[in-house]
Amino acid sequence: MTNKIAPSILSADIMNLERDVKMAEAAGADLFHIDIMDGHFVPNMSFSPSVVEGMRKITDKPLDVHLMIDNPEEYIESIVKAGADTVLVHAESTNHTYRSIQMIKQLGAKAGIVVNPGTALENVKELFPIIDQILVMTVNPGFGGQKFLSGMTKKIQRLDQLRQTSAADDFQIEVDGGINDETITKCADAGADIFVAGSYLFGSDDFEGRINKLKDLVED
Ligand SMILES: O=C(CO)[C@@H](O)[C@H](O)COP(=O)(O)O
Repeated sequence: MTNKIAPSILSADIMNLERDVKMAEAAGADLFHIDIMDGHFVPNMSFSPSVVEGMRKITDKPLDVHLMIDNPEEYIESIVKAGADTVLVHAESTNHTYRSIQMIKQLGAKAGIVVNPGTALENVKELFPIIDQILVMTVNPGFGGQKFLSGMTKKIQRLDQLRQTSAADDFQIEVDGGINDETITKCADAGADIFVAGSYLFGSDDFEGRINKLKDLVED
């Protein structure tokens, strides 16, 4: 399995999104992470399905769409139709996680479940056989630029162990929040495969230097 870096466009210059996406692509971004927030599930608002549609027009890289919204079932279809390759639904946002994952897959996209820092892995274990990805939040969701919660490293480790001990489970582990040149190594050592990074990459004048550094640190 090759480790991947996913720039989070939440930290891009929104007035120059196409420029930033092209720059990230040229610098070696493996995929793009798009945060959709509704101001209810998380105390912030961000992109809508039209941004996914716009992104689909300007890049061929996979689009990893993170739904931080209540009632995600109502938006899954429009997100997949807009061009998402992977749709990630929060375990805390619906009583129908299994149905949501099934919906995403029936629409032809990859499906992932997201767990907040306070959510136990046991709550999502039944989904392991049907998901493609599990996103472990390493900050409280809603904002870029927060500090990595160091306690999450053990959670990633336990998840990797669970994955290894269950033959039916073939999903990738993604981490999101506070990823930089120090925290990425901890997550990679713990077993993560996909690393979302926002402010560390877009907050620098040397995007290329930073993405290369992250790639070097998690080369497998
Ligand atoms: O989902 C989120 C925030 O809730 C993220 O995708 C952020 O965009 C990550 O930003 P950094 O912590 O890397 O600055």
